[in-house]
Amino acid sequence: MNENPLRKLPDYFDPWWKIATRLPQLVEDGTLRDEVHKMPFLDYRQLNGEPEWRLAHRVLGFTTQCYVWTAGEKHIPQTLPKNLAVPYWEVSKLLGITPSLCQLIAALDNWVLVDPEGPVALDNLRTVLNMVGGDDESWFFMVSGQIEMDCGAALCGIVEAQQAVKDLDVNTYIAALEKVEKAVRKMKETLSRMRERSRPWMFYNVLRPFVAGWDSPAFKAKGWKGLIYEGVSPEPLCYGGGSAAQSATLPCIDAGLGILHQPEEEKVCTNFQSQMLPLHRDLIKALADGPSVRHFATFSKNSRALRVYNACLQAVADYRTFHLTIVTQYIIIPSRQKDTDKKYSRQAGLGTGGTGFMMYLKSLRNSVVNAFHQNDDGTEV
Ligand code: HEM
Repeated sequence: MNENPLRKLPDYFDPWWKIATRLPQLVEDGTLRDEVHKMPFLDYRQLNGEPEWRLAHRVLGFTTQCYVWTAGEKHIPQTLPKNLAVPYWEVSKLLGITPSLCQLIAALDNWVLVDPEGPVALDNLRTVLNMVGGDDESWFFMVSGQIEMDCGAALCGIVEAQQAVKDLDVNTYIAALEKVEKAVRKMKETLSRMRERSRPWMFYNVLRPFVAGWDSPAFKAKGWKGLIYEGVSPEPLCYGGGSAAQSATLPCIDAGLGILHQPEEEKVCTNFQSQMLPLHRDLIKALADGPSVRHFATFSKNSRALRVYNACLQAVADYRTFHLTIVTQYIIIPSRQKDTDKKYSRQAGLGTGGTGFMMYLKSLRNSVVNAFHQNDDGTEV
């Protein structure tokens, strides 16, 4: 989570802000596209530094998603008007990410405390900008945010474990990996809270269609290769939608624990990284290039070290297995229900990031299971 996200753009950008903060209402009454067409062409160069670029990306990103999907998949536009497209493109370039919804800017920056005196914790967080509005949307993004916070302890543990490998310090290695295991277990516990306030039907039928990208079947059905960003490129540009797969959390844990995926899945993961902030991409790479925590589990010839390394793998496998359960409850089951909103039916079989997701997610989980070390005599630890 961004500890101190900017809450407001300078007054000059009020025309953007006034639309972005009313998106659910404008979508509901069908006036959003008219409002966007009336919006002045603002000079993005009036934005000053990364906090303002990030907030601008969020404002323009949420507005773009709603602009595209507001009238259902049959009525998507071929072109994003230049008063949205050009600043979105330019700000994205400044940030080093794509001009498309990046769930982690949406989730990591998009929070405010319910009780300003209370803690920065899931029960006291709500979203600032919303696409469709309501508690279901807010809870969905804030659960992602809390998982990011939970993951912080795992990342510290991995860095400490890498240092311990360098120092050949087995006790510190064990203590560090115990932290990693505990943090990943906490991430799973938080993910299980998704069901408290974000309902599968609402997610599938109401929120999910709005986070889809231009690689969605709705674009393919029209024979379009993407969305034309007016004033940027005459050719359509194709970007995936928002997905928590753009989170650096699990890629960092995989990299730190030395978990390798199949080439096909690795390609998809790398693609998701283009929608991460460059600093997050750098962190994944630094952890992958660091001292090998995986190798040390056997090299140290210490059964406790081996056990704790395997316990971390077990926690990651359990997390991914549970995530698959959530995906089944929130996408697979609602996609089979009769009352599913046909306005957006084409997106049923795909992840919002556009992947054929069940095979992909199962393969990622299986790579963790296959990474388990055994004792020297081949027995399970
Ligand atoms: C209703 C809840 C959720 C659903 C339906 C869901 C669905 C999906 C889908 C379909 C994918 C495949 C990639 C794509 O095409 O988008 C995915 C990947 C992923 N999701 Fe979720 N997700 C949910 C919640 C979360 C949350 C709260 C997190 C935590 C930040 C998360 C983390 C991930 C990660 C890291 C991946 C990449 C695959 C991996 O490393 O295992 N998801 N999710």
